[in-house]
Amino acid sequence: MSLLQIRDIEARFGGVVALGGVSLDVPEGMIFGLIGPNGAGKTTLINMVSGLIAPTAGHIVFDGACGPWPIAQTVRRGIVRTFQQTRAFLGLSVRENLRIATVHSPDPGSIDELIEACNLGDVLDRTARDLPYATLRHLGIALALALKPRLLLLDEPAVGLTAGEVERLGALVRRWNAAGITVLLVEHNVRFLMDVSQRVAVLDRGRLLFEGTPEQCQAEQKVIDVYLGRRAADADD
Ligand SMILES: Nc1ncnc2c1ncn2[C@@H]1O[C@H](COP(=O)(O)OP(=O)(O)OP(=O)(O)O)[C@@H](O)[C@H]1O
Repeated sequence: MSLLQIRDIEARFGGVVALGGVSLDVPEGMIFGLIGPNGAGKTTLINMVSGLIAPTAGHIVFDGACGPWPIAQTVRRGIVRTFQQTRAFLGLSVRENLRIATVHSPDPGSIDELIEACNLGDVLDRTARDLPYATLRHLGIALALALKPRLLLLDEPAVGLTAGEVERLGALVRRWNAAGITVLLVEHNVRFLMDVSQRVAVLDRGRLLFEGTPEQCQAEQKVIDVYLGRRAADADD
């Protein structure tokens, strides 16, 4: 059985149907990529899996238990997310941020592990607001890892990073995954996503358009038509 099973979830905001009955399975131990054009419903899906908003229909099964649950319960079950804007105490140092995060951790002795997992050893005494952008993003992910996720939801972690920083992020994502964390990754950086993911799902206008391996996805004409072709054209401009 998959670690995460999303069944027929629907999200309506007034007249807007952000998700119109989406089902997906994320097997344990996988890095699973989710792509699609702007407004396809990717963030809404992450918001639902993480308990930030409730689906208007459908359900979420995690580790055999049937949700959805409110956010605190979701975290307790092992589903933790990051945000597009890093959420950290900007006036505090990296060390203080990690200390606060680990107070809420099921394993409070884990600061050294987080420093190592997110390459934060050289910046421990720096104030979060003074960190280079990429390092601040690493801190945001370290704060999520402090909650000991079984499933980590990454919402556009590569936005604003240079090519070298994206490469280093890829190595970190693989390292967390090798340590046993299942990852659901939403990302517009297609090269990065295809490189780290073992399976990819494509959403378009609130519906599942395609699911398969990165190779199958990149060869699929309907995915090229609605998304990959446009991304490539934008990159050429
Ligand atoms: N709180 C809300 N109220 C009204 N409409 C919303 C709300 N949240 C999302 N939507 C709408 O739902 C649709 C899906 O939005 P969502 O942010 O999930 O897309 P996305 O695939 O994450 O897009 P992007 O790649 O631009 O981040 C959009 O039409 C959006 O305007």
